[in-house]
Amino acid sequence: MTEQEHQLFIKADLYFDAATGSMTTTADAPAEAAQNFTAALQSINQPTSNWHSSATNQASYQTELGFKGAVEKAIAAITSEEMEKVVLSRNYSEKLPANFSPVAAFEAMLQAYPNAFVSLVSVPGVGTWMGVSPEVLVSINEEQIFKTVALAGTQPAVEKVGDAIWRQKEIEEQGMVERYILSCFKSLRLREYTEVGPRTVIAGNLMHLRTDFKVDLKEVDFPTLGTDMLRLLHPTSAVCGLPKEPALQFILSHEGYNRSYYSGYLGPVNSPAGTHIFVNLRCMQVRDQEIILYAGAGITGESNPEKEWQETQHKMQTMRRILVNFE
Ligand SMILES: C=C(O[C@H]1C=CC=C(C(=O)O)[C@@H]1O)C(=O)O
Repeated sequence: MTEQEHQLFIKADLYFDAATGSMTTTADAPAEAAQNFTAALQSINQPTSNWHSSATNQASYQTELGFKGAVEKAIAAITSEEMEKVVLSRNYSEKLPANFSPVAAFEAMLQAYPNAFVSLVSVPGVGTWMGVSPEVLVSINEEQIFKTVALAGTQPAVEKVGDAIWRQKEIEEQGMVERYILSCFKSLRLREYTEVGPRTVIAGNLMHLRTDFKVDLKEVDFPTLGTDMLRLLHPTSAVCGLPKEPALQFILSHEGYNRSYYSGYLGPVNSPAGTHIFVNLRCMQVRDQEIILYAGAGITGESNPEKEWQETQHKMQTMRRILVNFE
């Protein structure tokens, strides 16, 4: 992330619920906001040029050789006990399809990935990002149930999740994420939580191992739990590593490109449906002439550079499946 890519808080002066079709506006919302929004919703095939592009002209890229080289170095660092796990990522640029429409792509994402957090964010001077995240970072619903997950381990989806077989490497990788969440609860002296899993979950074309953690805030008096956990969890061991600090330093020195908003977090805060913050995974950046896809893979001592490369290819398929609609 560079200085231009700072944290953004977008005020919901216009709130539209697609399920019910209801729209609410704040008292200070510009008069024409609702009208413009409705018009934009209808012009589904608007060209991309109407969408915001990043102020940073030069995107940086990671090559196959660069990625695999970084994985080799990570395995060596893990073997010499400098850290237990690190998540290395890369990006890939594709030509923007001529007929690409962010709104049509958003609709295609909703259809294709009904269980994911589907997002389209376009901000002046910042750019346009789209994604289908499977990873809840922090969520508090209308019933005051706090949720977070330990998500890790990846393989192509099989027809029946019950048939999934996981290797020791993935089980350990996910166990590390789980242990980290438990250590966060411990540091907050929180003992009243439920933990279910790990279970196999489907995320588009992939499967992961996931443990769900819940805290009932009606029973536990902990008004700052959401903000405390956000501070402790980000960047999670599903996108950074363990221990956090050496993994982060390793990423900064060896990853070789700028993650920008990939692996950050996004989602509604204090909305009528609560707060639902997700990790920005399985995402892409829409630029004037190109689409940049992003994906990472958790590296442990058991990793193999070729397999980790393949894993990032599979993760990029999530967004590529949407892009083929425009080719
Ligand atoms: C870092 C990514 O996925 C994370 C989430 C689930 C499984 C992961 C894994 O198996 O490595 C990653 O930790 C990504 O999609 O770019």
